[in-house]
Amino acid sequence: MNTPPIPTRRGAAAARLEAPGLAARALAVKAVDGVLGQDIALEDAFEGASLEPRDLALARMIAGVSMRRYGSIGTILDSLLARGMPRKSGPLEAILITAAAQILFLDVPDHAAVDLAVRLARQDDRAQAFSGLANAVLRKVSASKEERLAALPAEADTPAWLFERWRRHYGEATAQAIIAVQRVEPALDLTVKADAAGWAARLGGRVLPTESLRLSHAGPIRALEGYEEGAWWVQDAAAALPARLLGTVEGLRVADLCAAPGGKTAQLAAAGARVTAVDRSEARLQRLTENLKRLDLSAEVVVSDVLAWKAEPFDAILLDAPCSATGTIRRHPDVAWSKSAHDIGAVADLQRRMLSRMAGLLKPGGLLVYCTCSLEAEEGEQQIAQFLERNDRFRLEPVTAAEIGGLEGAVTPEGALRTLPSLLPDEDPAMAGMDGFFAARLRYLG
Ligand SMILES: C[S@@+](CC[C@H](N)C(=O)[O-])C[C@H]1O[C@@H](n2cnc3c(N)ncnc32)[C@H](O)[C@@H]1O
Repeated sequence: MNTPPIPTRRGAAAARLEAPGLAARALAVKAVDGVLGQDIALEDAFEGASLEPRDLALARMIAGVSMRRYGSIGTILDSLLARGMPRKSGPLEAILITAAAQILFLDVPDHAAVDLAVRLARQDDRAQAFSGLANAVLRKVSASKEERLAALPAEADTPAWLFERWRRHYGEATAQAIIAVQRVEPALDLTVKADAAGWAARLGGRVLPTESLRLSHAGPIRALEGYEEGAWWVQDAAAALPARLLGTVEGLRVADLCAAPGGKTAQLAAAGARVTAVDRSEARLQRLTENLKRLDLSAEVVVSDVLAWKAEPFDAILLDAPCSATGTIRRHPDVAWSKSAHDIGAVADLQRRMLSRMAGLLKPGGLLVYCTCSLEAEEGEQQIAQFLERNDRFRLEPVTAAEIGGLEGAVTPEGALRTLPSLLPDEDPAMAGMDGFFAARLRYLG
């Protein structure tokens, strides 16, 4: 792939001399091109980039909105490219998408977005032949943006196969509410070690009924008060619920399976459990270790495949199984465009195999909390119903709304936890919502 290089500090400085904001656009193009062409998660595309903080923030914002509104942007570009996206044009598609994102959705002068996109096209061997086309198309986007946006349906930013699944499973109104939330950049959620109200006052946030702290317009995380001293960690309000379903864990030996980067390990360790955190990714466990160090918490860290791992039985297990992650689309909009229906079957099979090993790792009478950050029933409700059919030595221990801050809408008739992006509504859309999680609490009868 002949994409613009990730700018280094020197490169960034040189690019700024050339044209202000070019380095940020180049990085946004690289990130979007990585998602679309190389299956690289958007978040990972920013690793190793050393732009000035302002440029980095701008690059993230452009790439983020490009993926959040990818369906709308793609439809508009398609209508203007009479012969479709030119083949063998390198990063042209990502250049057009990121520029159109700025024109349509960001407070950036249109002429700057067009000019910088044309410059980036000219700098690339394969895209340069299409710099004139880029200029013409983006000018048309700018000239007719209001009408073009108004003509798009509400579902434009959700892949049809996913929307159809949610409509079938949750009904039209809930599916529409889910996609409405996903179109808005979410607030930052933190889990605090102690004194949520005090930290809310200091950081200018709000304590949610589920005890997470929510901040709008937070800026760079490392610059926030309390980061260095390890007073809190970033964790979506819904992601903070499954670990709590284990109840009082003080002094218990708890296995956190599929643990990295460690949000739930931190919760369990902070609650006094003796935690063994297992993950097969050494790199992700490195992040877990760094996170725990900052938080002054400890856990035994094991690099292993859960499907092969053996250990003395635990008092309790949290299995945060790998999943399609469709519940996290509001925070990771690229997930919507990098998954297919096939992926759901594949991860559901992996989850089934992981669940089948839990009896060998749990003491009789111990609790297992199984969770996924997916909206798909195959990875949640159906997975557990089928597991209980096959395993009469496990019994569902129903979740109550009182355990999760009174969030009645998040408890299923069977007694599992099911959060949806449309829960926790708020007058301010940027302060609304939570990730889509499923969790079930099971007692092992031995
Ligand atoms: C949803 S993430 C876990 C998030 C984590 N529990 C937290 O709260 O921060 C899923 C994790 O599963 C890990 N994983 C995937 N397949 C695995 C396997 N077979 N054995 C162990 N870990 C696995 C991935 O490396 C990834 O870190």
